[in-house]
Formats: sequence, C-alpha cells, structure tokens
Amino acid sequence: MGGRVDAPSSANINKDAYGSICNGKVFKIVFVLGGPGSGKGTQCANIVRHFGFTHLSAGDLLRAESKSGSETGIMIENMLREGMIVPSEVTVKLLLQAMLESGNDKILIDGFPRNEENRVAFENIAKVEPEFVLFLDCPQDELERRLLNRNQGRDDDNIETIRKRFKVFIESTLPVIEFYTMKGKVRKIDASKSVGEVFEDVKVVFSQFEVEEATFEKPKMNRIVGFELMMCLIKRLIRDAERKWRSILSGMAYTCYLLYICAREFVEIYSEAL
Ligand SMILES: Nc1ncnc2c1ncn2[C@@H]1O[C@H](COP(=O)(O)OP(=O)(O)O)[C@@H](O)[C@H]1O
Ligand SMILES: O=c1ccn([C@@H]2O[C@H](COP(=O)(O)OP(=O)(O)O)[C@@H](O)[C@H]2O)c(=O)[nH]1
Repeated sequence: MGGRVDAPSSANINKDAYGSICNGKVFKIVFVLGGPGSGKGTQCANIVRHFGFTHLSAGDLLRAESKSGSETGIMIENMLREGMIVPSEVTVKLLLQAMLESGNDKILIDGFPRNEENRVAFENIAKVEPEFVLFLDCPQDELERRLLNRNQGRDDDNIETIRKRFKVFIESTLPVIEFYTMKGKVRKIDASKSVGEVFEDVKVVFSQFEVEEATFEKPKMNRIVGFELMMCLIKRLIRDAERKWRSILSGMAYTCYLLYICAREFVEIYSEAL
C-alpha cells in the first residue's frame, strides 16, 4: 500500500479516470510544501514508513516523464533546467494517474501545488481538498547548503538554478501556503533541525493517522520477517557452536592420544634402560 510510486508510462490519461476520482474513491491527501531542499522527500519517506501513505513527488514524476523522449518530455526537461513551473495540465495528469495506480487512499503529494494555477487546476479536476498542508520551513542559506551537497546528479542542483528556484518558491509557492493558512490548513514545522528532530514534529502533525498505523500491515510483516531472521540466526549459532565443540573435543582427544604415545614410549625407553 505505502511506498513511492514510479511515474506512469505516459502523461496521457483517460478523461473517465478523472470521473472515478471525483465520484468514486475518497482520497486523504496531504500536500507537502517547502523551499527546495527543505527535506520534503526525506520526511515523506519517513511518513510512508510510519503512517502507510503513498508518496507522490511531483518533481520525480516530471523528471521521469522528461525522459520519455516525447515533445512534452523535452518541454519538461527544459523547464526543470530553468527551475520553472511546468504547466498544471501536465503535472495534474501525472499526479492523478499515479494516485489511481497507487491502490492507496492516503496520498502524500510532495512539491505540489507550486502556484495558484496548480492549486486551482487540481481542485477543479480531482475535486479533493487536502486534509492539511505540511509546510517545512527552513532559512535559505541552509537550503542552499543542502542542495549543493545533495549529489543526486540533478541538472537543477547548481547555484544558478537553485537561486531561480528560491525566487519561484517565494513568488509563486508562498501565496499557495498563505491561501491554505487562511483556511486553517497549514501545519508549519521548523525544518532547519536534524532529520530526526524534524520527524518528531512531523509525527505530532500526523498523529490523527496513528490509529491506522497500528493496523498497517507492514510492521506486522516486519515482525514476522524479523522473527524468521532471528530463528535462522539462532540455528546458525547452534550449528557453529556444535562445530566448535566438535573441534575442541577432537582436539582434546588428539592431545590425550599424543600424551598416551609419549607415555608409552617413555615407559618402553625407561624399561629398556633398566
Ligand atoms: N533536516 C535535515 N538536515 C540536514 N540535511 C537534510 C535534512 N533533511 C534533508 N536533508 C538533506 O538535504 C538534501 C535535500 O533534501 P530533500 O529531502 O531531497 O529535499 P526536497 O525534497 O525538499 O528538495 C538531501 O541531501 C537530504 O539528505
Ligand atoms: O508541481 C511541480 C513540481 C515540480 N516542478 C518542477 O520540478 C523542479 C524540481 O522540483 P522538486 O520538488 O523535485 O525539487 P525541489 O525544487 O523541491 O528540491 C522544480 O524546480 C520545477 O521546475 C514543477 O514544475 N511542478
């Protein structure tokens, strides 16, 4: 159920699929926003593990689509390199398709909506309001340091594009955060602390999903796998111990045998001498 979903094979999505989102399945959506490098991906991975969400990174979906070789793919690639926001039509299609493919009703949408156009397009098509918006707040100098150290081979993690992305965040994404603040939906967290400390605060915000965590299958599976691993380890230790004792016992027997030979030789030599 939880986990990160790969990009759909194509950006083309059947219009009927939107219908099933609007009229059928009810999604619990959390938008995760924050400046570039604020730790959205890092914290989403933790939330997936603890609360059974599916993590959809708009940036990852776009990066995957940019490699498709299609005209849209080339357009996306150029926009990402410049730190620009890709038209909503493209991003919303990719997100909706991934939501449908996830098989999960709890969805984290990371790095989206990035501007008012994104927000309105998503609301109009998906007709879903987020449960809340997790806002990872972090000063720019720390963000810059993190991005320059990210080392994931991303074309946009260079100082020139990083500065453009900061500008886009301030001019286009902060107004979206303000919109949701007015609606009482923003949960702001100080993201300048260590990963663990930030997650402690994130856990408090997600505590409403705590009950479901108890029934979430993954920890149960982990316990079973953990138990089996422990049994294997114990069996192995017993086998090793047996082997070791066997060699200790045979070592002792061999030493006794040598002593017996020596004693016998000694007695023979001694009796001959007499
Ligand atoms: N709280 C933190 N403290 C220090 N480094 C962090 C923290 N959170 C994330 N990072 C690191 O900063 C970089 C950007 O994090 P990432 O999760 O990719 O951010 P985003 O998805 O917001 O762009 C990564 O190299 C990550 O390991
Ligand atoms: O909804 C989105 C999300 C991302 N992007 C593009 O993808 C880039 C990388 O976004 P991501 O969230 O992966 O990384 P971040 O900038 O937060 O580190 C952005 O600069 C934008 O160019 C976009 O156009 N629309």
